[in-house]
Amino acid sequence: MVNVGIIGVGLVGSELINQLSAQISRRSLPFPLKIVALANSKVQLLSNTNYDPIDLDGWKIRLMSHGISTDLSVFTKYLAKSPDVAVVVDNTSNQDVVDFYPEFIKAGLHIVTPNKKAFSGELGFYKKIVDLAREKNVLIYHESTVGAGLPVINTLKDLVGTGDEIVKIEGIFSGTLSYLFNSFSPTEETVGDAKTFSDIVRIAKDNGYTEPDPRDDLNGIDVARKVVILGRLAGIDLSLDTLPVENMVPEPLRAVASADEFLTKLPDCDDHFDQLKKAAKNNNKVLRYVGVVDPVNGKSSVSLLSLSASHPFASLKGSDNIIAFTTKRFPNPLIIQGAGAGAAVTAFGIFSDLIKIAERTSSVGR
Ligand SMILES: NC(=O)C1=CN([C@@H]2O[C@H](COP(=O)(O)OP(=O)(O)OC[C@H]3O[C@@H](n4cnc5c(N)ncnc54)[C@H](OP(=O)(O)O)[C@@H]3O)[C@@H](O)[C@H]2O)C=CC1
Ligand SMILES: N[C@@H](CC=O)C(=O)O
Ligand code: NA
Repeated sequence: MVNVGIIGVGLVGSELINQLSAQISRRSLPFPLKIVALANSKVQLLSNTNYDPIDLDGWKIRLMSHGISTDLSVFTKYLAKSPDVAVVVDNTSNQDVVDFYPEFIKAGLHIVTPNKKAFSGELGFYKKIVDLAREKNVLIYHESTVGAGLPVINTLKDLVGTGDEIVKIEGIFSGTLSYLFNSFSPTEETVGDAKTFSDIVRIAKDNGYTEPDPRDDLNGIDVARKVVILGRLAGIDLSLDTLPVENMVPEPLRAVASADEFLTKLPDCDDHFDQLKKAAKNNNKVLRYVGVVDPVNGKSSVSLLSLSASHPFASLKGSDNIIAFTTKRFPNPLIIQGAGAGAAVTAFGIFSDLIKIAERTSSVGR
């Protein structure tokens, strides 16, 4: 049995609870898991000392009405006393929660997360948690940090772990930016179908692809984080401070206070994006936002490129990601492609990480 404590029950966290709950009620879980703790930024709900599962019918109301103030020390101590394997799932994008990872690890709690900050933030912190986890025999799985549930991290770890040499990893790593440019700058445009850039950003937000503030997608930082994560797993010490990143948030909107104000003012900048699109179109090209991990030449980067319609990255659909691994064993790249954003596929990646932990700890216990 694995006891799960979930921190962050927003878009992705709620979907994870729905997916877990559905599999539990169908009795279809390949390994037994139960949720024994829930938290958002204000309140947390811990089960009893028997670690009985929290009743997932009406969990939102129960969290709000029976929850106590969120305190990650209390949350950690509770899970650490669990007689079974315990996992913390961090479904936030919050740095304070990330700063707590060393405490989770020291308490013997495994970690699963779609939160990119621990793996793309300060290099010293990243190395510290990797070393600490190794020392304490704790598993940290974060498949959904790149390409949502697509098996990107797992594939890269397997390539590196079996001694393959990474020559280059390149791709479209943002569901939001994939959707924006596939829609705004398509390979074939039907007259009358064209939408403004700002309209498309709103649709991406409504579809749950964007970060809580879409500027965190448009400024390239979200893709940069993914490039840093993959680079570090491939053995190069990339850092957000030094990676060249093209920021697409128009200059006048970088400092506006809120995401709502940004979305209200974005239509003023539609002309700017129209110009970029026209320039590409005049050369028979389309716009695509591409991330590159380049361990061989040291030229990793994140930028908006004009690509010909025949380029494999030009013909993606919807919010799909594409990730191409060129390695010594795969000189013709190994390609992973599919939906790379949205609550369902992100929660799928988290859920599958939880199952891996349940599987890998099932015979050894804690
Ligand atoms: N959407 C997608 O397609 C993808 C998302 N991700 C990642 O998934 C994560 C979650 O995204 P999403 O669900 O959209 O985010 P939301 O903003 O919808 O939810 C965030 C949740 O975290 C809680 N939270 C924030 N700070 C704290 C804190 N200090 N302590 C406890 N709880 C806290 C919030 O609580 P409250 O409501 O009280 O503020 C809320 O429940 C992010 O890291 C995102 O980058 C990764 C891949 C794809
Ligand atoms: N906002 C991100 C969500 C996943 O990481 C994206 O659009 O890819
Ligand atoms: Na993934």
